Amino acid sequence: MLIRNATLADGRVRDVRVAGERIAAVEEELTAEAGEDVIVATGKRLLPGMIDTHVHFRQPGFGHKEDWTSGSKAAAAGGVTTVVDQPNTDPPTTTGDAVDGKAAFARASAVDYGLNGGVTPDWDPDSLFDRPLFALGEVFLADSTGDMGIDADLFDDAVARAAAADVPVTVHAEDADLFSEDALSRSDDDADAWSAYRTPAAERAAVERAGEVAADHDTAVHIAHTSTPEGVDAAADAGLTCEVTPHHLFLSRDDLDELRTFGRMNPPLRDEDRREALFERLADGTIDIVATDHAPHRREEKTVGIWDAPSGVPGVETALPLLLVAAADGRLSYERVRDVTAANPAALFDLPSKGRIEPGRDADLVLVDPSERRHIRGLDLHSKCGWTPFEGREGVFPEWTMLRGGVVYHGAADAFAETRGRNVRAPEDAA
Ligand SMILES: NC(=O)N[C@@H](CC(=O)O)C(=O)O
Ligand SMILES: [Zn+2]
Ligand SMILES: [Zn+2]
Repeated sequence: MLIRNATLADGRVRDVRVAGERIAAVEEELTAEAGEDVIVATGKRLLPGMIDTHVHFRQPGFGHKEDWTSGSKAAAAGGVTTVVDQPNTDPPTTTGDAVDGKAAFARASAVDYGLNGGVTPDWDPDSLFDRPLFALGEVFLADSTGDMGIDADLFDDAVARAAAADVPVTVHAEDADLFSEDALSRSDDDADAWSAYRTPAAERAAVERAGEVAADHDTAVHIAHTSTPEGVDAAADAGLTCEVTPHHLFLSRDDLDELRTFGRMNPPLRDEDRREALFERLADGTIDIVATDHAPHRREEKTVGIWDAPSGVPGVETALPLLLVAAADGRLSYERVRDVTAANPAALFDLPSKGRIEPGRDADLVLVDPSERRHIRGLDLHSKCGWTPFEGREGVFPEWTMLRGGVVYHGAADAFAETRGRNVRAPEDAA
Protein backbone atom coordinates (compact mmCIF):
# COMPACT_ATOMS: atom_id res chain seq x y z
CA MET A 1 0.00 0.00 0.00
CA LEU A 2 1.19 3.48 -0.85
CA ILE A 3 0.11 6.56 1.13
CA ARG A 4 0.85 9.48 -1.14
CA ASN A 5 1.64 13.09 -0.24
CA ALA A 6 1.06 12.85 3.50
CA THR A 7 2.25 15.66 5.77
CA LEU A 8 4.30 14.17 8.62
CA ALA A 9 4.50 15.66 12.12
CA ASP A 10 7.68 17.56 11.25
CA GLY A 11 6.02 19.17 8.20
CA ARG A 12 7.76 17.08 5.53
CA VAL A 13 5.41 15.90 2.77
CA ARG A 14 6.21 12.29 1.96
CA ASP A 15 5.05 9.12 0.24
CA VAL A 16 4.91 6.22 2.69
CA ARG A 17 4.94 2.59 1.57
CA VAL A 18 3.52 -0.10 3.84
CA ALA A 19 4.51 -3.69 3.10
CA GLY A 20 3.02 -6.41 5.27
CA GLU A 21 3.06 -5.22 8.89
CA ARG A 22 5.86 -2.70 8.44
CA ILE A 23 6.70 0.68 7.00
CA ALA A 24 8.86 -0.14 3.97
CA ALA A 25 9.83 3.31 2.72
CA VAL A 26 9.37 7.02 3.44
CA GLU A 27 10.44 9.06 0.40
CA GLU A 28 9.72 12.30 -1.42
CA GLU A 29 8.32 10.32 -4.28
CA LEU A 30 7.56 6.63 -4.65
CA THR A 31 6.13 4.97 -7.75
CA ALA A 32 3.12 2.74 -7.20
CA GLU A 33 3.82 -0.87 -8.01
CA ALA A 34 1.46 -2.93 -10.15
CA GLY A 35 -1.65 -3.73 -8.12
CA GLU A 36 -0.57 -1.62 -5.14
CA ASP A 37 -3.36 0.21 -3.30
CA VAL A 38 -2.84 3.98 -3.28
CA ILE A 39 -4.29 6.39 -0.71
CA VAL A 40 -3.96 10.06 -1.61
CA ALA A 41 -3.29 12.01 1.59
CA THR A 42 -2.73 15.49 0.17
CA GLY A 43 -3.35 18.12 2.84
CA LYS A 44 -3.68 15.50 5.57
CA ARG A 45 -1.49 14.61 8.51
CA LEU A 46 -0.05 11.14 8.98
CA LEU A 47 0.99 10.35 12.53
CA PRO A 48 2.28 7.28 14.35
CA GLY A 49 -0.53 5.59 16.29
CA MET A 50 -0.79 6.76 19.89
CA ILE A 51 0.73 4.51 22.55
CA ASP A 52 -1.48 5.03 25.60
CA THR A 53 0.57 3.75 28.52
CA HIS A 54 -2.30 4.07 30.99
CA VAL A 55 -5.78 2.61 30.51
CA HIS A 56 -8.19 0.69 32.73
CA PHE A 57 -10.08 -1.76 30.50
CA ARG A 58 -11.69 -3.28 33.61
CA GLN A 59 -11.59 -7.00 32.80
CA PRO A 60 -11.59 -9.25 34.63
CA GLY A 61 -14.06 -8.16 37.30
CA PHE A 62 -15.72 -4.98 36.05
CA GLY A 63 -16.82 -5.81 32.52
CA HIS A 64 -20.01 -3.84 33.08
CA LYS A 65 -17.90 -0.64 33.04
CA GLU A 66 -15.70 -1.57 30.06
CA ASP A 67 -14.34 -4.71 28.44
CA TRP A 68 -11.45 -5.39 26.11
CA THR A 69 -13.72 -5.27 23.06
CA SER A 70 -15.35 -1.91 23.84
CA GLY A 71 -12.20 -0.35 25.30
CA SER A 72 -9.98 -1.34 22.40
CA LYS A 73 -12.55 -0.16 19.83
CA ALA A 74 -12.62 3.20 21.62
CA ALA A 75 -8.82 3.20 21.38
CA ALA A 76 -8.75 2.41 17.64
CA ALA A 77 -11.43 5.03 16.92
CA GLY A 78 -9.30 7.60 18.76
CA GLY A 79 -6.07 6.80 16.90
CA VAL A 80 -4.56 4.70 19.69
CA THR A 81 -2.78 1.57 18.43
CA THR A 82 -1.21 0.34 21.69
CA VAL A 83 -2.70 0.42 25.19
CA VAL A 84 -1.26 -0.56 28.56
CA ASP A 85 -3.73 -1.97 31.06
CA GLN A 86 -3.49 -1.27 34.78
CA PRO A 87 -3.70 -3.83 37.59
CA ASN A 88 -6.72 -2.72 39.66
CA THR A 89 -9.05 -5.33 38.23
CA ASP A 90 -10.69 -8.24 40.12
CA PRO A 91 -8.62 -10.23 40.76
CA PRO A 92 -5.91 -7.56 40.91
CA THR A 93 -3.01 -8.34 38.55
CA THR A 94 -0.58 -9.15 41.35
CA THR A 95 0.30 -12.81 40.64
CA GLY A 96 1.38 -14.81 37.61
CA ASP A 97 -2.00 -16.54 37.50
CA ALA A 98 -3.79 -13.19 37.48
CA VAL A 99 -1.65 -12.02 34.55
CA ASP A 100 -2.52 -15.21 32.67
CA GLY A 101 -6.20 -14.72 33.43
CA LYS A 102 -6.15 -11.14 32.14
CA ALA A 103 -4.17 -12.20 29.05
CA ALA A 104 -7.09 -14.43 28.02
CA PHE A 105 -9.42 -11.39 28.02
CA ALA A 106 -6.89 -9.16 26.30
CA ARG A 107 -6.82 -11.45 23.26
CA ALA A 108 -10.09 -9.75 22.26
CA SER A 109 -8.22 -6.48 21.81
CA ALA A 110 -8.51 -4.61 18.50
CA VAL A 111 -5.17 -2.90 19.20
CA ASP A 112 -1.79 -3.99 20.54
CA TYR A 113 -1.45 -4.00 24.30
CA GLY A 114 0.76 -4.42 27.32
CA LEU A 115 -0.27 -5.74 30.73
CA ASN A 116 1.08 -4.22 33.94
CA GLY A 117 1.62 -6.05 37.20
CA GLY A 118 0.46 -4.57 40.50
CA VAL A 119 1.52 -4.56 44.14
CA THR A 120 -0.54 -5.39 47.23
CA PRO A 121 0.59 -6.89 50.56
CA ASP A 122 -0.29 -10.35 49.24
CA TRP A 123 1.26 -10.05 45.79
CA ASP A 124 3.47 -12.83 44.49
CA PRO A 125 6.53 -11.20 42.92
CA ASP A 126 8.14 -14.51 41.93
CA SER A 127 5.32 -15.62 39.66
CA LEU A 128 4.46 -12.05 38.62
CA PHE A 129 7.93 -11.23 37.28
CA ASP A 130 7.96 -14.59 35.55
CA ARG A 131 5.35 -13.17 33.13
CA PRO A 132 5.98 -10.72 30.25
CA LEU A 133 4.97 -7.54 32.12
CA PHE A 134 4.90 -4.19 30.37
CA ALA A 135 5.79 -2.48 33.66
CA LEU A 136 5.16 -2.79 37.38
CA GLY A 137 2.38 -0.29 38.04
CA GLU A 138 0.54 1.75 38.52
CA VAL A 139 1.91 1.19 42.03
CA PHE A 140 -0.58 3.00 44.25
CA LEU A 141 1.01 5.16 46.97
CA ALA A 142 -2.53 6.12 48.05
CA ASP A 143 -5.88 4.41 47.63
CA SER A 144 -7.72 4.96 44.38
CA THR A 145 -10.30 2.79 42.59
CA GLY A 146 -9.56 -0.73 43.87
CA ASP A 147 -8.06 0.36 47.22
CA MET A 148 -4.57 -0.86 46.32
CA GLY A 149 -2.65 1.81 48.27
CA ILE A 150 0.53 0.44 49.87
CA ASP A 151 2.90 1.61 52.61
CA ALA A 152 6.44 2.95 52.29
CA ASP A 153 8.20 -0.33 53.11
CA LEU A 154 6.27 -2.34 50.57
CA PHE A 155 6.93 0.36 47.95
CA ASP A 156 10.64 0.13 48.64
CA ASP A 157 10.50 -3.68 48.33
CA ALA A 158 8.49 -3.50 45.12
CA VAL A 159 10.93 -1.12 43.44
CA ALA A 160 13.82 -3.37 44.49
CA ARG A 161 12.10 -6.43 42.99
CA ALA A 162 11.30 -4.58 39.75
CA ALA A 163 14.87 -3.30 39.48
CA ALA A 164 16.20 -6.85 39.90
CA ALA A 165 13.82 -8.05 37.17
CA ASP A 166 14.75 -5.09 34.94
CA VAL A 167 11.10 -4.02 34.74
CA PRO A 168 10.21 -0.28 34.83
CA VAL A 169 7.92 1.04 37.58
CA THR A 170 5.02 3.45 37.21
CA VAL A 171 3.65 5.21 40.30
CA HIS A 172 0.33 6.73 41.34
CA ALA A 173 1.93 9.50 43.39
CA GLU A 174 -0.27 10.87 46.13
CA ASP A 175 0.51 10.87 49.87
CA ALA A 176 -2.70 10.43 51.87
CA ASP A 177 -1.05 11.96 54.96
CA LEU A 178 -1.21 15.29 53.17
CA PHE A 179 -4.87 15.14 52.16
CA SER A 180 -6.94 17.94 53.71
CA GLU A 181 -8.97 16.79 56.73
CA ASP A 182 -10.78 20.16 56.61
CA ALA A 183 -12.24 19.37 53.21
CA LEU A 184 -13.98 16.29 54.63
CA SER A 185 -16.64 18.51 56.22
CA ARG A 186 -17.73 19.82 52.81
CA SER A 187 -21.17 18.82 51.69
CA ASP A 188 -21.97 15.85 49.52
CA ASP A 189 -23.19 18.05 46.69
CA ASP A 190 -20.07 20.23 46.62
CA ALA A 191 -18.32 18.83 43.53
CA ASP A 192 -15.17 20.85 44.28
CA ALA A 193 -14.67 19.06 47.61
CA TRP A 194 -12.63 16.24 46.03
CA SER A 195 -10.13 18.73 44.59
CA ALA A 196 -9.89 20.46 47.98
CA TYR A 197 -9.32 17.11 49.69
CA ARG A 198 -6.56 15.54 47.54
CA THR A 199 -4.07 18.40 47.64
CA PRO A 200 -1.25 19.41 45.28
CA ALA A 201 1.13 19.04 48.24
CA ALA A 202 0.14 15.36 48.49
CA GLU A 203 1.24 14.81 44.90
CA ARG A 204 4.51 16.65 45.26
CA ALA A 205 5.52 14.77 48.42
CA ALA A 206 4.79 11.40 46.85
CA VAL A 207 6.75 12.27 43.69
CA GLU A 208 9.70 13.26 45.89
CA ARG A 209 9.49 9.97 47.79
CA ALA A 210 9.35 8.03 44.52
CA GLY A 211 12.46 9.93 43.44
CA GLU A 212 14.35 8.88 46.57
CA VAL A 213 13.39 5.23 46.19
CA ALA A 214 14.29 5.27 42.47
CA ALA A 215 17.71 6.68 43.34
CA ASP A 216 18.25 4.11 46.12
CA HIS A 217 17.65 1.29 43.65
CA ASP A 218 19.12 3.06 40.63
CA THR A 219 16.14 2.20 38.46
CA ALA A 220 13.61 3.80 36.09
CA VAL A 221 10.49 5.15 37.80
CA HIS A 222 7.77 6.92 35.85
CA ILE A 223 5.09 9.09 37.48
CA ALA A 224 1.57 8.32 36.26
CA HIS A 225 -1.06 11.03 35.69
CA THR A 226 0.95 13.94 37.13
CA SER A 227 -1.62 16.68 37.73
CA THR A 228 0.31 19.74 38.97
CA PRO A 229 3.28 21.80 37.77
CA GLU A 230 4.81 21.09 41.20
CA GLY A 231 4.57 17.36 40.56
CA VAL A 232 6.03 17.63 37.06
CA ASP A 233 8.92 19.77 38.28
CA ALA A 234 9.62 17.45 41.23
CA ALA A 235 9.73 14.50 38.83
CA ALA A 236 12.08 16.32 36.46
CA ASP A 237 14.32 17.41 39.37
CA ALA A 238 14.56 13.81 40.57
CA GLY A 239 15.34 12.49 37.09
CA LEU A 240 12.02 10.68 36.82
CA THR A 241 9.84 10.66 33.71
CA CYS A 242 6.18 11.61 33.90
CA GLU A 243 2.90 11.49 32.07
CA VAL A 244 -0.07 13.87 32.17
CA THR A 245 -3.67 13.17 31.22
CA PRO A 246 -5.89 15.08 28.79
CA HIS A 247 -8.30 15.90 31.63
CA HIS A 248 -5.61 17.66 33.64
CA LEU A 249 -4.49 19.51 30.49
CA PHE A 250 -7.93 20.57 29.24
CA LEU A 251 -10.14 20.72 32.37
CA SER A 252 -9.86 22.47 35.72
CA ARG A 253 -11.81 23.07 38.94
CA ASP A 254 -13.72 25.75 36.97
CA ASP A 255 -15.41 22.94 35.06
CA LEU A 256 -16.71 21.13 38.15
CA ASP A 257 -19.94 23.13 38.41
CA GLU A 258 -20.92 21.53 35.15
CA LEU A 259 -19.19 18.14 35.48
CA ARG A 260 -20.23 17.50 39.08
CA THR A 261 -19.19 13.97 40.14
CA PHE A 262 -18.34 13.17 36.50
CA GLY A 263 -15.26 15.31 37.11
CA ARG A 264 -14.10 13.30 40.13
CA MET A 265 -10.87 11.43 39.53
CA ASN A 266 -7.48 10.77 41.20
CA PRO A 267 -5.50 12.92 41.27
CA PRO A 268 -8.32 15.48 41.05
CA LEU A 269 -8.83 18.46 38.75
CA ARG A 270 -6.70 21.44 39.81
CA ASP A 271 -7.18 25.21 39.61
CA GLU A 272 -7.02 27.01 36.27
CA ASP A 273 -3.53 28.45 36.93
CA ARG A 274 -2.12 25.00 37.51
CA ARG A 275 -3.86 23.66 34.40
CA GLU A 276 -2.23 26.40 32.34
CA ALA A 277 1.17 25.77 33.89
CA LEU A 278 0.80 22.08 33.07
CA PHE A 279 -0.04 22.90 29.44
CA GLU A 280 3.07 25.11 29.24
CA ARG A 281 5.16 22.17 30.41
CA LEU A 282 3.57 20.01 27.74
CA ALA A 283 4.41 22.53 25.03
CA ASP A 284 7.97 23.20 26.23
CA GLY A 285 9.05 19.56 26.48
CA THR A 286 9.20 19.09 30.27
CA ILE A 287 6.40 16.51 30.18
CA ASP A 288 7.39 13.20 28.59
CA ILE A 289 4.11 11.50 27.79
CA VAL A 290 0.39 12.10 27.48
CA ALA A 291 -1.50 9.04 28.72
CA THR A 292 -5.21 8.98 29.28
CA ASP A 293 -5.81 7.10 32.54
CA HIS A 294 -8.97 5.96 30.72
CA ALA A 295 -11.04 4.97 33.78
CA PRO A 296 -14.68 4.47 32.80
CA HIS A 297 -17.51 4.09 35.31
CA ARG A 298 -21.19 3.72 34.50
CA ARG A 299 -23.33 6.83 34.49
CA GLU A 300 -25.52 5.47 37.32
CA GLU A 301 -22.44 4.70 39.43
CA LYS A 302 -21.35 8.34 39.08
CA THR A 303 -24.80 9.73 39.86
CA VAL A 304 -24.35 9.87 43.65
CA GLY A 305 -22.81 12.39 46.08
CA ILE A 306 -19.20 13.55 45.67
CA TRP A 307 -17.95 11.48 48.62
CA ASP A 308 -19.50 8.26 47.27
CA ALA A 309 -18.85 8.58 43.52
CA PRO A 310 -16.15 6.34 42.06
CA SER A 311 -13.04 8.19 40.81
CA GLY A 312 -12.13 8.15 37.15
CA VAL A 313 -13.10 9.42 33.70
CA PRO A 314 -12.89 7.88 30.22
CA GLY A 315 -10.41 9.37 27.75
CA VAL A 316 -8.78 6.89 25.37
CA GLU A 317 -10.88 7.92 22.35
CA THR A 318 -10.59 11.69 22.81
CA ALA A 319 -6.91 12.26 23.73
CA LEU A 320 -5.37 12.48 20.28
CA PRO A 321 -8.40 14.35 18.83
CA LEU A 322 -8.10 17.03 21.56
CA LEU A 323 -4.34 17.35 21.10
CA LEU A 324 -4.79 17.64 17.33
CA VAL A 325 -7.16 20.58 17.79
CA ALA A 326 -4.53 22.22 20.01
CA ALA A 327 -1.96 21.59 17.25
CA ALA A 328 -4.25 22.92 14.50
CA ASP A 329 -4.76 26.06 16.63
CA GLY A 330 -1.01 26.51 17.10
CA ARG A 331 -1.04 25.91 20.86
CA LEU A 332 1.22 22.86 20.47
CA SER A 333 3.43 21.67 17.62
CA TYR A 334 2.58 18.50 15.73
CA GLU A 335 6.06 17.27 16.64
CA ARG A 336 5.22 17.59 20.34
CA VAL A 337 1.98 15.72 19.72
CA ARG A 338 3.94 12.93 18.00
CA ASP A 339 6.55 12.86 20.76
CA VAL A 340 4.21 12.78 23.77
CA THR A 341 1.76 10.31 22.22
CA ALA A 342 4.10 7.96 20.35
CA ALA A 343 7.84 8.56 20.06
CA ASN A 344 8.49 9.13 23.78
CA PRO A 345 6.40 6.25 25.16
CA ALA A 346 8.09 3.94 22.61
CA ALA A 347 11.55 5.13 23.65
CA LEU A 348 10.93 5.17 27.41
CA PHE A 349 9.20 1.80 27.56
CA ASP A 350 11.44 -0.01 25.10
CA LEU A 351 9.17 -0.52 22.08
CA PRO A 352 11.72 -0.11 19.28
CA SER A 353 9.29 -1.22 16.56
CA LYS A 354 6.73 1.45 17.42
CA GLY A 355 6.32 5.22 17.87
CA ARG A 356 7.76 6.68 14.64
CA ILE A 357 7.10 6.69 10.92
CA GLU A 358 10.38 5.17 9.77
CA PRO A 359 11.29 2.25 7.50
CA GLY A 360 11.35 -0.98 9.46
CA ARG A 361 8.92 0.09 12.16
CA ASP A 362 5.41 -1.28 12.57
CA ALA A 363 2.88 0.39 10.28
CA ASP A 364 0.81 1.74 13.20
CA LEU A 365 -0.57 4.87 11.55
CA VAL A 366 -3.31 7.46 11.88
CA LEU A 367 -4.50 9.70 9.05
CA VAL A 368 -6.32 12.90 10.01
CA ASP A 369 -7.67 15.94 8.20
CA PRO A 370 -6.97 18.86 10.58
CA SER A 371 -9.64 20.96 8.88
CA GLU A 372 -12.33 18.44 9.83
CA ARG A 373 -13.36 19.08 13.43
CA ARG A 374 -16.18 17.33 15.16
CA HIS A 375 -17.96 18.06 18.42
CA ILE A 376 -17.24 15.35 20.97
CA ARG A 377 -20.41 13.55 22.08
CA GLY A 378 -20.34 10.81 24.70
CA LEU A 379 -22.98 8.82 22.89
CA ASP A 380 -20.90 8.78 19.67
CA LEU A 381 -17.90 7.27 21.46
CA HIS A 382 -17.23 3.55 21.78
CA SER A 383 -16.61 3.11 25.50
CA LYS A 384 -19.33 1.22 27.35
CA CYS A 385 -19.78 4.15 29.71
CA GLY A 386 -21.51 6.40 27.15
CA TRP A 387 -20.29 9.73 28.56
CA THR A 388 -17.21 11.94 28.37
CA PRO A 389 -15.96 14.86 30.48
CA PHE A 390 -15.17 16.60 27.14
CA GLU A 391 -18.79 16.74 25.93
CA GLY A 392 -19.21 19.51 23.35
CA ARG A 393 -15.49 20.21 22.87
CA GLU A 394 -13.92 19.88 19.44
CA GLY A 395 -11.77 17.00 18.28
CA VAL A 396 -9.95 16.01 15.08
CA PHE A 397 -10.74 12.30 14.74
CA PRO A 398 -8.96 9.72 12.56
CA GLU A 399 -10.06 9.11 8.98
CA TRP A 400 -8.58 5.71 9.62
CA THR A 401 -6.32 3.95 12.08
CA MET A 402 -3.89 1.29 10.91
CA LEU A 403 -2.37 -1.42 13.12
CA ARG A 404 0.66 -3.28 11.75
CA GLY A 405 -0.35 -2.68 8.14
CA GLY A 406 -4.08 -3.35 8.43
CA VAL A 407 -6.73 -0.66 8.78
CA VAL A 408 -8.50 -1.46 12.06
CA TYR A 409 -10.84 1.54 12.11
CA HIS A 410 -12.55 3.32 9.19
CA GLY A 411 -13.90 6.68 10.34
CA ALA A 412 -16.38 7.33 7.54
CA ALA A 413 -18.19 4.03 8.10
CA ASP A 414 -17.45 4.00 11.86
CA ALA A 415 -16.40 0.39 11.22
CA PHE A 416 -13.80 -1.89 12.75
CA ALA A 417 -11.80 -4.68 11.15
CA GLU A 418 -11.40 -8.08 12.78
CA THR A 419 -9.57 -8.18 16.08
CA ARG A 420 -5.83 -8.71 15.87
CA GLY A 421 -4.12 -7.08 18.83
CA ARG A 422 -0.96 -8.62 20.25
CA ASN A 423 0.85 -8.38 23.56
CA VAL A 424 3.81 -6.10 22.78
CA ARG A 425 5.94 -7.91 25.36
CA ALA A 426 4.95 -11.40 24.11
CA PRO A 427 3.95 -11.16 20.43
CA GLU A 428 4.29 -14.92 20.02
CA ASP A 429 1.39 -15.43 22.49
CA ALA A 430 -1.11 -13.97 19.98
CA ALA A 431 -4.20 -16.10 19.56
N1 LIG B 1 -7.74 7.73 38.17
C1 LIG B 1 -8.86 7.39 38.76
O1 LIG B 1 -9.52 8.24 39.33
N2 LIG B 1 -9.32 6.12 38.77
C2 LIG B 1 -8.66 4.95 38.28
C3 LIG B 1 -7.57 4.50 39.19
C4 LIG B 1 -6.33 5.36 39.14
O2 LIG B 1 -5.75 5.55 38.07
O3 LIG B 1 -5.90 5.85 40.18
C5 LIG B 1 -9.70 3.84 38.10
O4 LIG B 1 -9.29 2.70 37.88
O5 LIG B 1 -10.90 4.12 38.18
ZN1 LIG C 1 -3.85 6.23 39.50
ZN1 LIG D 1 -4.96 4.80 36.48
